[in-house]
Amino acid sequence: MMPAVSAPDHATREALQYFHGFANEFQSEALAGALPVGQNNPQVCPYGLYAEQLSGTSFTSPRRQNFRSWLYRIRPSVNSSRYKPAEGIDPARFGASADPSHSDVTPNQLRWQPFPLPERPTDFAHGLTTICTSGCPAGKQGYAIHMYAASKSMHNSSFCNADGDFLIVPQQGALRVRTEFGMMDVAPGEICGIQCGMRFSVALPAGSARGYMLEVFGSHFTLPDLGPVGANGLAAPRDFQTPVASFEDSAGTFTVLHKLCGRVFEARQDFSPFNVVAWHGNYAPYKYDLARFCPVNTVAFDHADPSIFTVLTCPSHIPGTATADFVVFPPRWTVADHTFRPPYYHRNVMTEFMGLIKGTYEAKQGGFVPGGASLHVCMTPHGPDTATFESAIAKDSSCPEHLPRDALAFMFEVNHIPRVMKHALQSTELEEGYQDCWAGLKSHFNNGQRDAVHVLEQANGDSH
Ligand SMILES: O=C(O)Cc1cc(O)ccc1O
Ligand SMILES: [Fe+2]
Repeated sequence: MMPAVSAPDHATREALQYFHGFANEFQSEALAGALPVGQNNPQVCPYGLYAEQLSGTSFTSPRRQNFRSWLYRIRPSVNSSRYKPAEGIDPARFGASADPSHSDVTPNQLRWQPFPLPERPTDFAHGLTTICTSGCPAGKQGYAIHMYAASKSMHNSSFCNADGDFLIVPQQGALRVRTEFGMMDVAPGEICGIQCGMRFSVALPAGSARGYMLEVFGSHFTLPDLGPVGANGLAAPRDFQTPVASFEDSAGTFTVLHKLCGRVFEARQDFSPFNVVAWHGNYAPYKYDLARFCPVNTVAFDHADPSIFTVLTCPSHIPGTATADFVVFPPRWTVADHTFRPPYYHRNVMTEFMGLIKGTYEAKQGGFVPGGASLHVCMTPHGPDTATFESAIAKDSSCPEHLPRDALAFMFEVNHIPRVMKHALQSTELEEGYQDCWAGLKSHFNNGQRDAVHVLEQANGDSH
């Protein structure tokens, strides 16, 4: 059945085409011959198009980290009214502005139940809510973690983030994402990267949508190095998909929303921002199906660190420390011998925001539900709830077990300590009794028995 949509132009359901590959040099023409040959800015471009460069790194970045694309468009992006603060977007809810009065720090374990879909018709851009943030977009360091909940398609409007890259993780309802580079269909179970400066618009083929969004300031997501794992495994570059050029030559009033230093501005223009007839370059949006992720894990004993499940990483200046990692917990076999198989208890230097796309998560038997979220900041203790612990120590650890195939959890693992938005701390979705999930973790310490083993070891001359 054709879903009801409000923007037929970018919400029709024809199968879209994509390039395959991560951060490749691509070139795409919606009209044959629209790309200049052998140069970027001829005196007059084919079809009378305007040439516009979009850079994602400084001009002089080393070649391997240098990202830019050339866009050939019907009218250049300069033609708009002057920007003013966007209407209907509350800086206390979205934007992660530097204003500390909107947020606070807390060492408490936090968990939210799913945020409801909006009661009033709300599009993606107006349905964004920031949960926590750290660092500073002006200083191009740090990140923000947002959620979105939308009930109508964006119509004649676009959003652009001058602060950094967005990684969108749909949880409910597919998105049709129109960008200056072309269109992508992104369903729950897939992710979508839209980098700094790229204008995009989101239509909702299912009529509503909800999900998570990680924003990194001043830096880009890349594939993690694989070290001794070898040349293959985890996310394969060829499974990333980038849209092909498609344009609309429409007149009318278009709103261009623009986020700068955490504040959202808007301007009007009398032509579609999605007027790019051809483009080439290595700075382009992408999507990826998380079902393609090929995990590696222990095959003997012990629980490996979750870094083995890194899909994309945004490196910081500190070697080996990411500003943010996107980590997925895919369906898989657990096979470790004489091992406590769920996540170990831990206090980590990195901060962990977790979300659930579907199903259940291995460390929690209840309370952590699809569309919900948890936040354990730097050094805040956490781990399996009491029920998970009790059942894990009683299991036969010589039997392989398959974690539920219809489950998908993920983590935004971040370095800077976040401030949590006050609205999120005060929301009814915040679970008051979250800590109770660890109530009843009683002492299993058996002093007498341990002493007996120790004495035996000593008698046998065992010195450890
Ligand atoms: O806290 C969590 O559930 C995430 C997590 C998973 C895991 O397998 C090991 C460590 C860790 O932080
Ligand atoms: Fe953790």
